[in-house]
Amino acid sequence: MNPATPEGIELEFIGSGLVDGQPSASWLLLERAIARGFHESSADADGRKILAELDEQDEVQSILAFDRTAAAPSLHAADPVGTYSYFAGTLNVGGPQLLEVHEITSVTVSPTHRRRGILRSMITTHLDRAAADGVPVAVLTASEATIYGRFGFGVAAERCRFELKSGQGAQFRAPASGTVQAVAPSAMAEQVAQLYREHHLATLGSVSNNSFDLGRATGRWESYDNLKPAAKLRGALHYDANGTLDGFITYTFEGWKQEEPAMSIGTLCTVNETARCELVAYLCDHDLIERVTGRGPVDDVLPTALRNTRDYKTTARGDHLWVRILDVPAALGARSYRRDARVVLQVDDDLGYAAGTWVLETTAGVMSVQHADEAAADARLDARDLATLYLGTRSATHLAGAGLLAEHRAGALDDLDALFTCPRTPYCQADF
Ligand SMILES: CC(=O)SCCNC(=O)CCNC(=O)[C@H](O)C(C)(C)COP(=O)(O)OP(=O)(O)OC[C@H]1O[C@@H](n2cnc3c(N)ncnc32)[C@H](O)[C@@H]1OP(=O)(O)O
Repeated sequence: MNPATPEGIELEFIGSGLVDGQPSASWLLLERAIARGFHESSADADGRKILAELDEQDEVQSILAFDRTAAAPSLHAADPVGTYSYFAGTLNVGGPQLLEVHEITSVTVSPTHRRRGILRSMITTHLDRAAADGVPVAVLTASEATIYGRFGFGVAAERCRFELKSGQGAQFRAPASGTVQAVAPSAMAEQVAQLYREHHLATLGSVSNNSFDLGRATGRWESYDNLKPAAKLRGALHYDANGTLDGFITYTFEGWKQEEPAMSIGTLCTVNETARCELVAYLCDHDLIERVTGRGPVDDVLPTALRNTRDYKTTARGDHLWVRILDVPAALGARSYRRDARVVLQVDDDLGYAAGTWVLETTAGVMSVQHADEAAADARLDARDLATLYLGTRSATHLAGAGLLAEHRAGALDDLDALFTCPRTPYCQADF
């Protein structure tokens, strides 16, 4: 399953960012290689300390790939030619419990060493270990949509960028029911942490936030490539009609040079849709502001909630969360189902983890999954498409229409749709 590491390449595992409170020598090599891999410059000494401490808090594990044949003056005589990191988190799969996952990040291979199988070697090494350790699912966000499907990852949540016309203030149909408080981001750390947790518990497709996100939402730093305080960031909290905290927003004024003065949403994290609409309405109600921009789910309630639905415009839409099922019974058994059905599903998986014929049987919304290679399959699909079916991102009928799911028993598509379709599409607001 795990191919040999390319000749001359050695994989080294590092498990800690700090030694005696300072970034370790291996971690400094990792940071430099990641920065180079994404065409950025390395952080300064203060920034490196912050990043190493954050990695330590999140217990980030990393793989460094070294080319043992490289010699000076090649920078790869010392620096790795590949990097790959992951840490433990949770995914909301719409079940009673959050599912333990590995979040994969910071994957880079040097341009001098690309397309020699170094990524393949790092990712299969990690996935083999994760599967052996009983981790049911791995997740990532991808720089390009063509890389990870071959490793069995499928799109499980998309995300939109939107723009809202706000010239005459908020034009929402429902009257406001809660209240908004303006709060300096630096003063809302406790509320941000609470709302991240509650949003995660309430939102299908949500992945737990890493430590970096808390600092970004509270203005401690602006971004990975600017670790200075975000001086222009503003914040607000939302309380429902009973005075219960149910959302926060951070935002920045884009400046007077814009033709239409705009507010740009940094983070919008709420426990319900009312808070989402009312925090956006709060930004629209700022005098002199013509536009509000932000990110949201593909089935955002905002255009539905507006008096003029055309005031909302999607400016971009694309894949965001990619899921890799490593353990079919554990992954499928973790979510709840709205209907009961029995379907025998054949899954093809080049890497083997999800491969086989599985009997899916749901009783009172709880699914049991049995491996039964002798059973006749009702339908057949690839592991990457199972990941897209898993949280209802696409229906079985939709996947079949795209030629990605074969129905072998009449009615199997209807059964799969009844099982997997969800009332809302999954949404992941976290970046990692
Ligand atoms: C989760 C994240 O961190 S996403 C960020 C990913 N990193 C980046 O985008 C930074 C810039 N790019 C890179 O560093 C590298 O090009 C990587 C990491 C994307 C690929 O690393 P490589 O070592 O070249 O990949 P490797 O040689 O193992 O290729 C494995 C397979 O993926 C394919 N592949 C690799 N990169 C790409 C790509 N950008 N687009 C399409 N296919 C790709 C290869 O063709 C190969 O396919 P095959 O095995 O079916 O023949």
